[in-house]
This record gives sequence, C-alpha cells and structure tokens, in this order.
Amino acid sequence: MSGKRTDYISWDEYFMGVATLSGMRSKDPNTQVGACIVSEEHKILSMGYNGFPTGCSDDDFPWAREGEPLENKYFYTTHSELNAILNYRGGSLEGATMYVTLFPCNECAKAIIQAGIKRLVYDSDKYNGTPSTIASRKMLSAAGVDIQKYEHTGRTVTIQL
Ligand SMILES: O=c1ccn([C@H]2C[C@H](O)[C@@H](COP(=O)(O)O)O2)c(=O)[nH]1
Ligand SMILES: [Zn+2]
Repeated sequence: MSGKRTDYISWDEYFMGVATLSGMRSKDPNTQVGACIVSEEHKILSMGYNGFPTGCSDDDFPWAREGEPLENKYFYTTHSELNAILNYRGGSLEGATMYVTLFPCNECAKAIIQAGIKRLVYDSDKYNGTPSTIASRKMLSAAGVDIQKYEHTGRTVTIQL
C-alpha cells in the first residue's frame, strides 16, 4: 500500500461531528446543542454545549419548558455557543469559524459577533422563522458574518465507546 487513504472525513464533517459529539453532553431533554470553534488554520479552539452554569446542579435546576419563568429552564441555561466562547482561554477569536448544531438565537448571535467570529456553519434550523432567529440572522448578516448551512454528506460514523 503506497498511496494515502482517500475516504478520510472532510474538515466540515470533522468539525460538525465534534460539535455534534459535544452536544451529546447536554442534559436538556428536548434540545441538545453543540458548538465547536475553529481557527483559520483548522485548529479547534473551543467547544461547548447547552447546560446550566457551573455550580447550578443539573438535578436541582428545572429542565421543563413550560410553567413559571423561575420554574422552567430558560432563565438558567447557558447556550452552547456562549459556552464555547466563554470556554476559550486563549485570547482572541477574531476570524474564527463556529460550527453549531442549531442555528443561533439572537443572544448567541450578539456574542458571536462581539467575539469576532467571522463564519458560522449550522446544521438544524428548527426555529427558523421565529423572532429570535430572524433577529439573529439580521444581526449576523449586518455584521458580515458568513452564514452557511451544513450540507450533510450522508456518511455515517460509528464510534464504539
Ligand atoms: O442559540 C441557541 C438556542 C438554544 N439553545 C439551547 C437552549 C435550550 O437548552 C435549548 C432549547 O430548548 P427548547 O426546548 O428547544 O426550547 O437549546 C442553545 O444552546 N443555543
Ligand atoms: Zn442562543
């Protein structure tokens, strides 16, 4: 055997795969989101998933979607994109790309823009058309962030854990 392998995964498959794996750490029973931030040199800089802040127990804080604001998850969850940005300890994210398994909400869009992230690759767009994602798209576009829908290749990867 002399030539190189040809069936290796692409950069997009690799980074969206890492984002997907990161999302599998989420305890949210309804929507698990993973994010992976990558440098212009294809180096992984940071990762994140949606969950409660450090010190806020996954067993004590609520995962419900409904009910009083203090009794459901929305006031308490840190979104995967923000976690990925905050988890980065290396300095600037200027020019980086974020791979994320769900199109970002308006709050995450603001954090992405302010962090200097210039390219966004997303997978699910299940909240497309809601005020939050409309505002998000509007801000990301105005800020010049290159938004790309991840194109599934159909490749299945099995990892035995
Ligand atoms: O930009 C986003 C938007 C949402 N999330 C997280 C926050 C929640 O944990 C879930 C959404 O829950 P639903 O039950 O689908 O309303 O997704 C995120 O990480 N990033
Ligand atoms: Zn968000």
